[in-house]
Parts: sequence; structure tokens; C-alpha cells
Amino acid sequence: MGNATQFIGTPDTVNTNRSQGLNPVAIEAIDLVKDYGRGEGIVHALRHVNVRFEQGKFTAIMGPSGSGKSTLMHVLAGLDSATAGNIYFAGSNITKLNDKQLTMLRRHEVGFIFQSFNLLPMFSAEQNILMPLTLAGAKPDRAWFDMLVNTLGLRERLGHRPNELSGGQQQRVAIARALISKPSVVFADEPTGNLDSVSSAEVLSFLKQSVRELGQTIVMVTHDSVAASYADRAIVFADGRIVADVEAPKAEQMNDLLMQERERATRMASPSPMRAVGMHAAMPAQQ
Ligand SMILES: Nc1ncnc2c1ncn2[C@@H]1O[C@H](COP(=O)(O)OP(=O)(O)OP(=O)(O)O)[C@@H](O)[C@H]1O
Repeated sequence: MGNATQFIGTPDTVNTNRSQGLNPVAIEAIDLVKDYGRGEGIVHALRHVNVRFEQGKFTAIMGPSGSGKSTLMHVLAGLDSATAGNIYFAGSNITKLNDKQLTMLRRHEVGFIFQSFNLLPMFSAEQNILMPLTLAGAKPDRAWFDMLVNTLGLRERLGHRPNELSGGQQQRVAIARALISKPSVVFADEPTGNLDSVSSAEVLSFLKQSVRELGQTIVMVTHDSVAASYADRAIVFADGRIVADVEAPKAEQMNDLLMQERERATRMASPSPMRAVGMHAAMPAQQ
């Protein structure tokens, strides 16, 4: 797919899994820290996160509300800066880029899909799909456009504005818009959050297909274990850390993991008086 090094300059390190027989790394975070605020009110949103995403893989990021999923995605995508640590995008350290270089990276190497579609209401589906190229002053690859439009079943809808499309159709337009510039990585933030189960299944099937058939790399934040089961891998976040990393996730397995995490978080948030003084194991049974 894309060619990040073209925009980023000389890599100061290149990470590749080739020698291990794995796909090359699309993006990697090393010891990534993100704090919001300072002093008493500081929030540690990412606590020394180490993670790599391989090219041509579909990864889901799950975890309780406030655990740091969106923060990770925003920092990886260059939408927000890291407090500390490094991010390697196609082998180049993007934490060293200036604002202009970051804009170029986002424009050419990253595709975004949002829960609320974020289509421009005054423009047709076709104009929305082509918008990233229009903004970049680039010519569309018509064959690629046709392939996306046909695969996503949008041929008959190209002249329609977003308010003339169903939620599922709007999200398919948003997917075509994310893929039109052949980005290195697509970040999807709750892409099925506003869709019914049939439209969700359609959208997820296409995301999976774009990974299988087009070699796309996708990182998707989701609260939905069924959505995560479409991914090749699921990462579970809790309190700014990765607490589980699952290959070929199953919906039930992810539900169990999330439930465990929720129970653990509840226990930590409200320790019983006995646990607080370390008495739970030693307490004799009450008569
Ligand atoms: N701009 C900000 N300023 C201050 N704190 C923030 C900001 N953005 C996020 N946070 C805090 O950082 C932590 C992680 O937030 P984040 O949005 O990454 O969580 P999340 O896992 O994506 O949650 P959700 O599932 O609810 O979207 C939370 O405690 C949140 O309140």
C-alpha cells in the first residue's frame, strides 16, 4: 500500500519481522506514554505501551471506557502528540516530525473511519469518497475508485448526498473515502457503533475483505466483541496498559476477558475494608 518513508525522511531505525516469517511491521509503539494535564489532576492515559501492528493484519482494540483506546489510536495516527516514547511508522520515527510532516503523513498514509461517518453533507457520495485526493490536489486512480465502489455496492448511490443514504451506506462511503488514497494504515474508531447488526456485519465483512484481498492494515477500536471477532487479533486495554493480546479472537472469549477486566477494575476501585487491611485470607469463619 502507501509509502510512508517518502514523506517522513530517513528512517532512524527499521523494524521488520521478515526474518521471523511474519509480515513487516506497519506501525510500532515503543514505551509510549501519554499524560493529560499535570500535578494533582494528571491522567496517565497510556503507561509505557509497547505494541506493533503488522502489515496486512486486522487488529481490534478493546477495553473498558477510559482505558486509553482512543488515545492510543490518536497518538499512533499523529493526531495527538506523545508525552514520551517513540512511534515507528513504516520504520520511521514519527515522534520526530514537525506539524507539516505530520499533516503529510495523515493525508497520504493514514485513512480514518469514524463512528459518526463524518461525511460532508453538501457533497455527493462520489465527492466525499474523492475528498482526500481533492484536498491533496491528487488525481484519482479511476480503476481503484471503480473497484472500491463496486465492491462496496455504491455504484447506484454515487450521486446521493449523505442524508439520502442509510447509515450502512454512509459508512460504506466513509470506508471508500478511507481507502481511496491507498493508505498504509486505516484507523477505525467504533465504525459499527451507529449501525444495526446487518449493516455492522456488512461493514466488518468489507473491512476483513480489504485486509485479505487488498493487503490493507486496519486498527479498529470497538466495544463490541462480535466486531472484534472479525479481526485477526484483539488487544485488550485497561488503565492505560495492554492486559491481553489474543490471536484469532472469538466473541465469547473477548466477552469473558472484558468481564474479568471490569470485575478487576471494580475490585480495585472499591476495596473491601477487609482486603484493605490484608485480612481476607486469614479471617476465621464467623459463628
Ligand atoms: N483531552 C483530554 N484531556 C484530559 N483527559 C483526557 C483527554 N482525553 C482523554 N482523557 C482521559 O484519558 C483517559 C483515556 O481516555 P480515552 O478516550 O483514550 O479512553 P477510551 O478507552 O477510548 O474510552 P471510551 O471507550 O469511553 O471512548 C481517560 O481517563 C480520559 O478521561
